[in-house]
Amino acid sequence: MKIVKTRDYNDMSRKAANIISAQIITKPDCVLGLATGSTPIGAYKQLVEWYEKGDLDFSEVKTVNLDEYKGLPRTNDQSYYYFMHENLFDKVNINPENTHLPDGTKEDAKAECEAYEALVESLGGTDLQLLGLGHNGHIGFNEPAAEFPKTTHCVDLQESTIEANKRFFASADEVPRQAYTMGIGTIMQAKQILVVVSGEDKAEIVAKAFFGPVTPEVPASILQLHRNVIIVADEAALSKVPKKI
Ligand SMILES: O=P(O)(O)OC[C@H]1O[C@](O)(CO)[C@@H](O)[C@@H]1O
Repeated sequence: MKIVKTRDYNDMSRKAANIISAQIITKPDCVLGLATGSTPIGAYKQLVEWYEKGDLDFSEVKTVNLDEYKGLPRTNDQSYYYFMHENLFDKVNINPENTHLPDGTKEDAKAECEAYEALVESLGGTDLQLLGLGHNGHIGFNEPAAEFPKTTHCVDLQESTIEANKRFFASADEVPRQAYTMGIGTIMQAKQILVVVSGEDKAEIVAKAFFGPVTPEVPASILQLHRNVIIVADEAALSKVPKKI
């Protein structure tokens, strides 16, 4: 596990974008695993800037997103489909046919999750998986649980996640109660994993997830067992780790 300490959110975003760019430059037809949430927005913005300057080419890049709310149509501005188009896909020369997210409108959870898992596999796996970190240690929508879920599945969102995400909706009642998410096993198969974390409110979970015991009660703790993980975190997010970085 490599930890890169940055001054602040902007510094974190640029450094994360540098790592993603290096992946695209060295393997133009790479498979990027992408994440939503507020943390990666700055990195996407930076990638768009470099694309506009002619430094990046997305024409052969393929993407698979981690998760999607169940029940939200893609036209809903809180769907992760909408988020990805708004923050990245519509602003670069990516082929829309090469971008993939679970389809939250599919009612048959088992069929949709199996199809998504098969799709990730058919692309040959993920080269670089970008991850944000939830306050309860979730990655994707893998919530704290008794065991690590292996493959793409349908989850019931925890109250704390609904609470954290209600800021994006008119009220907590409108936050969907379920989501489709890659499993921990799907995520762990990525060749490289890049975690972005910012802010003092994440300091406690950063210390727990990356320096505490590996346990499904803190889903991100499994990343300690991956061979190629880079955590790009700002000083505030690293303020409670038990050693000097
Ligand atoms: O970056 P944020 O907004 O703190 O979110 C952290 C995590 O929570 C989620 O938004 C889901 O609640 C994930 O998509 C994200 O990785």
